[in-house]
Amino acid sequence: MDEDTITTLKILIVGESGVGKSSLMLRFVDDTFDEEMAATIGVDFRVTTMNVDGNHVKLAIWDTAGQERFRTLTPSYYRGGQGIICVYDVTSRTSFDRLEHWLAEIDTYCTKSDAVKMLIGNKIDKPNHVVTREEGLHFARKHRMLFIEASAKTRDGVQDAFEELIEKILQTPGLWENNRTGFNLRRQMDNEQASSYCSC
Ligand SMILES: Nc1nc2c(ncn2[C@@H]2O[C@H](COP(=O)(O)OP(=O)(O)OP(=O)(O)O)[C@@H](O)[C@H]2O)c(=O)[nH]1
Repeated sequence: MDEDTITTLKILIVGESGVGKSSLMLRFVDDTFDEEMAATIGVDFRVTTMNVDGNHVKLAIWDTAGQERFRTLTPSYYRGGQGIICVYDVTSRTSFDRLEHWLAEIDTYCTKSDAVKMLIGNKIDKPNHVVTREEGLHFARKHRMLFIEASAKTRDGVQDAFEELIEKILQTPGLWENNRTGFNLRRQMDNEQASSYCSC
């Protein structure tokens, strides 16, 4: 780890298929957007760094598949995760209704009880919102989550979402201070990749 990198954080993105999880990650990491993004199979993974108050924080962002049939190794996605981003699509009531399911999965598999959770209502650039901002906010408050509306397409809210999440994690020292030497990302990925791809 670089000398001025204070920690490596594992961030997970979960939510229904098609809500824009991969798009949010790619907008944040590469500042790109693809109108025809392919569905994620298993898990996709990016590493980036962020500057927080003059300190470098390395982020390992795990973008998980929304489709059940592509979620082969659910427990290992969550292992050691310090931040969890739960995404719904503001134009899809179903994606909002399924949030309870995602929270139940987080509760079951997350190994850090004080992991910071953030709710993102994505695709606010689209017309015909069926989930209001107030509903999103209410859900987030009820479940002690940070909340932001965003658009991976227009960039709205994306940087702010990641910054707020990372700041909150860093304000919870028990979550990351034992992690100063970082976990062995390469070894963990090699283990996951050995069996995370669908052979059908
Ligand atoms: N208009 C608009 N479209 C978006 C936005 N974010 C994602 N999309 C589109 O929505 C579709 C699905 O996006 P993905 O990022 O693949 O969704 P996902 O949640 O990763 O889907 P899975 O990999 O199946 O879990 C793609 O066609 C994207 O271009 C957004 O903010 N606005």
